[in-house]
Order: sequence, then structure tokens, then C-alpha cells
Amino acid sequence: MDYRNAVKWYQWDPTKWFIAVCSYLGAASHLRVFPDVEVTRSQLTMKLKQLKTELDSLPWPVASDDLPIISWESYQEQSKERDLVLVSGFIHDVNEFVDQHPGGQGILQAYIGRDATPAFFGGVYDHSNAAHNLLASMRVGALHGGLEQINEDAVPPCQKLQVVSRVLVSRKPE
Ligand code: HEM
Repeated sequence: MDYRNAVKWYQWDPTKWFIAVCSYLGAASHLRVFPDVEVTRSQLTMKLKQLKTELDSLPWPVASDDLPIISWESYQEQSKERDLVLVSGFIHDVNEFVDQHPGGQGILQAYIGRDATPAFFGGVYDHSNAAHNLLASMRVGALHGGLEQINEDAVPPCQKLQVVSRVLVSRKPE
């Protein structure tokens, strides 16, 4: 067992200090110290826990599995009623954003009911990380059939930050 409780010398732990003084005076021996790497690992684990609590308190884009699947035809129909834009296989409701689009209202409106993926990803303008996050927060559906291959850029930067609480082990025994 490690003789330390609080791991830093200045942390309040009179017993640790007492044992350390005894050891210095030769009245105690064989003191065990937990490896620093384990202490660092535990500290980082606690930091990750705090980070996860903080992240969980923020609103996140709806997970793709929880979105309704919408056919192309239905997307076309629904776009006549509300401002929907398709980017990377996800359908976004941009109704409240159209007026605020820094690139202009008209340019975004021109893509309602269409696939704006190439335009959004640099065809017209290469949007920032913040724009990708904002876009993801507007998801209302996933296009039936989606994309053949999920582009790495289609995962908004904010989602790459998410800390998993559990790691699923998917490797099969050999
Ligand atoms: C719902 C989809 C969209 C969102 C959430 C969005 C968001 C943004 C944001 C936040 C900016 C500010 C710069 C940045 O952070 O990158 C921006 C700029 C811009 N966007 Fe979009 N955008 C969308 C769709 C589009 C589309 C489809 C086009 C083109 C057809 C477009 C063209 C532009 C252009 C040209 C600018 C540059 C404005 C300038 O700095 O002069 N955007 N957009």
C-alpha cells in the first residue's frame, strides 16, 4: 500500500508527512510509492469524468440513429412547406437560420430542396468548424439511402469531442 494519501508533498496529509519524517530519521522503512504513471492516469480519468459531465450538460445534435429516415420524394414535398437543405445525407431545417446566414439569405435559399453537400464543403465556400457544428444542430432527418460512404468531414467537430462513457469491445475471440 502506498504510504501517501494526498500525492503531492504540499497536500494536507499529516500522516504522510509524519511517516516521511520518520523515514528521514530512520524510524520507518520500506515506504511504498504508487508509480507516477498510475497517479497521472487516475488524474486524467477524473478530468475526463468532469469533462463528460460538462459535455453531457450541453445540447448535442440528434444522433443519426434517432433521426427519422426521409425519402427523396418526401424531402422534396416537405421542402415546399419548410426550409429544408440536404448536406452529407442529413436533412436540415434552416428556417430560423436563413436570415442570419453570413453568406447571404439568397445563396442558402437557392439550395432548399436540393443537395448542398458540394457547395457547403468548398464547392462554393469551405465552411469553418463552427459552421459544421451549427449545421449539425439543425438536423431533422436522414435521407433514405444516405451516402454510399460517410465522409469524415460529415461528422461535426463537436461530435468528435464527445467522451464515451463505455467502450464497446467488438473484437471476436480468435
Ligand atoms: C445550413 C447550411 C449552412 C450553414 C449552417 C452555413 C453557415 C455559415 C456560416 C456560419 C458562415 C460564416 C463563415 C464560417 O463560419 O464558415 C457561412 C459563410 C458562408 N456560406 Fe454558409 N452555411 C450553410 C450553407 C451554405 C451554402 C449551401 C452555401 C453556398 C451555396 C453557403 C455559402 C456561404 C458563403 C459564400 C459564405 C461566406 C460569407 C463571407 O464570408 O463572405 N453556405 N455559412
